[in-house]
Formats: sequence, C-alpha cells, structure tokens
Amino acid sequence: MAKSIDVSDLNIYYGDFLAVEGVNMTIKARSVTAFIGPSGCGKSTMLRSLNRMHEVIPGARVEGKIMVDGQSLYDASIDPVAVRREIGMVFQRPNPFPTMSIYDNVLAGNRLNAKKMKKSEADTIVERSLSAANLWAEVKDRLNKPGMGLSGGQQQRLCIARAIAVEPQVLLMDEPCSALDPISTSAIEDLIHELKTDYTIVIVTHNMQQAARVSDDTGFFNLKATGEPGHLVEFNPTKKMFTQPDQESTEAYISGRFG
Ligand SMILES: Nc1ncnc2c1ncn2[C@@H]1O[C@H](COP(=O)(O)OP(=O)(O)OP(=O)(O)O)[C@@H](O)[C@H]1O
Repeated sequence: MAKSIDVSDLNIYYGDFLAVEGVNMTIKARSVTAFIGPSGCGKSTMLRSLNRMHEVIPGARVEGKIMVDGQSLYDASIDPVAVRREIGMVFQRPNPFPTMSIYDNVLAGNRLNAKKMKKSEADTIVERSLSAANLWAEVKDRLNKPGMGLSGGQQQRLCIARAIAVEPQVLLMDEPCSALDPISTSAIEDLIHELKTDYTIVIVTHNMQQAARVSDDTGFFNLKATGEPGHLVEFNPTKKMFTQPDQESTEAYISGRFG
C-alpha cells in the first residue's frame, strides 16, 4: 500500500513568485519524513505539491518531477482528484465536518468516491479506521453524536481516521499537533509511529523534539535571504541530522540559534 516518492529538480511557483527552488529528495515508503525550517521557507508549499493540492490555488504550478512508485504525479494522464484520494492530508487545525456525526465524518471521503455502500461494509470501515486512529474505544458508544463534540485531540484523530478510511498510500500532515495540548500531541505521535507500518508519512513540524521523536528522515528547508525562494538545505536520517548535520545552518537552526 505505502509508496515511495522521488522528487527531482522541483520548483514551486505561486504565479510569478518562485516559493521553493531546486528540491531533490527521496521519501521512503513505510517511514516518517519530517520537514523542518523557519517560517516562510516553503514547507507547507512543498507538502501540498506532493498531492497536487498546490495547484488548486489560481496561478500556482510546479516544474520538475515527482515520481510516486515510479509513476509521474504531474503526468497529463493523471487525475489530480484520484491523486488526492491516494495521498491523503491532515491539516493543522482539526476540521471535522461540523454537521456530521462521528460515524459520517469517518465515511465522508468514501461517500465522495460515490459508490453506494452496504451498512455492514460502512460499519467495518468505520471501526477499522477509528481503531487504526486509536479512537475506537473512546467513541464506539457515541458514533452518532456530532464529531464537533469531541476534544481537540480526539477531533484530530477523527480527521486521521477520515483520511485513512479511503485507504490512501501516503499521509501528509501539516503541523498536525500545533493546536493540541501535550497529552493529545503525545497520542498523535504514538499514532504516527504505528501508522508508518502501513503508510508513507510526511509531516511538517515546527517542533524540533517532535521531528526527532517521530521521524526517520528529516528535510531542513531555509531561505538564502529574505525574498529569496526556499530550498532544501539538507536531507538526512533524523538521527544524523540531530547529532551530526552536514550543514552549519542546520546545526544553527536545530540548536535554536535562528528561526
Ligand atoms: N497562496 C499563496 N499565494 C502566494 N504566496 C504564497 C501562498 N501560500 C504561501 N505563499 C508564499 O510561499 C512561501 C512559502 O510559504 P509556506 O506557507 O509554504 O511556508 P512554510 O515554511 O510552511 O511557513 P510556516 O512555517 O510559517 O507555515 C512564502 O513566501 C509564502 O508567503
């Protein structure tokens, strides 16, 4: 199910503005890759280019190549809607659909994919997804209650359940814990650790400790100067990155000397 992603010579634009320049990296299947770097260096932009969410913004485009298990993501024959189904996304703020029950929230993506489901099939998907998101035990007796009635951390796990209900190959997470308290953050980090046995996970985080705790590989992005495009300074196994980085600027950022 999980897929690897090869990025080569990637430039990412908003209209004429080159936001991210010249990225090369390989994201391994069944692993967690973290993107770190100071504000505005293009981490979220980079993440959104990996499931073609970037181009939803008028004028936004990419140059270069992204290969997902050998298939070109931006090939003319590829349907971006299908890509977004296979490469799911979890956002900074938990965003359950406010009028839907917990049950219906989990199934929202499956229902968008149109085909009619039997009740038993739907029940199975709901239980499997909520269990995988470590939320089943907490909500199994109130599946028909509103998703918005859950705590922030539970809502974020509900959003992760919704993302995995459609059985994606890759999960992109854009600062998934930034709106959560430390206990909920720890629950999500444990979950990320478990999910990587089945999924390729890419996470943007401002939290160095979190990157060190959850990821196998880390990409450090930076700006050469204000107004310049963001670029990938270093991409290495997280252990190496946090103990013996290749670049001085990585060390300065990680040790809190800038950004
Ligand atoms: N919709 C947009 N239209 C135009 N420019 C944008 C848009 N979104 C982001 N940018 C610009 O692209 C650059 C990279 O932004 P991005 O949000 O990817 O950075 P980031 O590293 O994720 O920042 P942060 O850590 O603050 O979330 C910035 O200069 C930003 O102003």
